[in-house]
Amino acid sequence: MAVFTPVTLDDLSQWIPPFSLGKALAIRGISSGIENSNFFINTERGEYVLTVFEKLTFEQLPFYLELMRHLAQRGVLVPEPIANSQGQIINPLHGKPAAIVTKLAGDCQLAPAAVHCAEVGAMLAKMHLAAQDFPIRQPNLRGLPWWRETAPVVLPYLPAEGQQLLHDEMVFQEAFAASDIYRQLPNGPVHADLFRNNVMFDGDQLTGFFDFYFAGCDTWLFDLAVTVNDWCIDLDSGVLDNARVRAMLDAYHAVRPFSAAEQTAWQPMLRAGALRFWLSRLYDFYLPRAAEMLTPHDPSHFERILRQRVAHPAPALY
Ligand SMILES: Nc1ncnc2c1ncn2[C@@H]1O[C@H](COP(=O)(O)OP(=O)(O)O)[C@@H](O)[C@H]1O
Ligand SMILES: N[C@@H](CCOP(=O)(O)O)C(=O)O
Repeated sequence: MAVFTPVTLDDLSQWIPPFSLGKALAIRGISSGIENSNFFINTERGEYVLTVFEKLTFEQLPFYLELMRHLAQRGVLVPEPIANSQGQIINPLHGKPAAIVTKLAGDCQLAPAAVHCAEVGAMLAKMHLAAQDFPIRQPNLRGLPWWRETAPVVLPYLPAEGQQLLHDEMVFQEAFAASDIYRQLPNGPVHADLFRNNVMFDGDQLTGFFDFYFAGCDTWLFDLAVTVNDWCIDLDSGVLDNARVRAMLDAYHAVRPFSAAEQTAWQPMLRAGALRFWLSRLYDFYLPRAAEMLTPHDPSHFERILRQRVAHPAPALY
């Protein structure tokens, strides 16, 4: 898995001239993608990543790709889309939207230590600040309105104790979202899926965030909660590792200090971050889309994380 739309060196050679990247020298499919067809390409100017988008449309893509361009231009480490001679970054290839972005060096860090969590926390804060003046607005499409739609759809598939947890958490999150504290939380464009497999490291040095295709406008704290729930846990139990949590929070706070409202909202937000991925994993598990090409992620992982966050307070923000 998975190159869904094959692109040959000949195809690329004919398509690439308007990008001023010189001649195409080589193209290699990337097997680990699950949504799009991704390729490493070599040109006379260096190595890049070509993505042919399999589901996202020409209308939907500008939010994500323009956000990446906006962030890259402000020094946030993300792949930078390459424009053609007309300034366009989204162009048709084999009838589908496609884009070339810069290649991030290194690999994913799937067993992070505190030092990696600190790098992620600092870059996340930098990203939130840099995205503040991004002019395109799109809500987080996996936010509360989507939870409201999805919870009743997956509920019948759950055993009684799972149904109880999902019901109770939806009630809790509705009240949280309607609270004064929630209204005071700073918000803007967020990544919303900053898991270990969406960040590159060269040794201990972060080289970039990628896979922005769940990005949208939401609270900055939600983004941090999603990130902590993946980077700072023991993967088997979902239990937080306080050293990694502290490293990520302190590094974030040093760049963009937390507010008092965020401190109050932190525990409920960690639950919200767990609920969001429990729901999407339940949906993908019990209602796989026709011709779905991937093995669904295990929903019980996020049920465990949610139970952990309900039962045990996490370290305070600051
Ligand atoms: N800009 C980039 N720089 C370096 N590697 C990348 C870049 N974009 C994608 N990749 C590689 O391609 C793989 C698949 O990308 P991903 O965005 O996760 O695909 P999909 O959206 O299809 O799931 C990543 O795990 C990573 O190894
Ligand atoms: N991070 C999500 C799934 C989103 O897929 P991605 O591989 O594109 O990040 C999860 O773990 O449920």
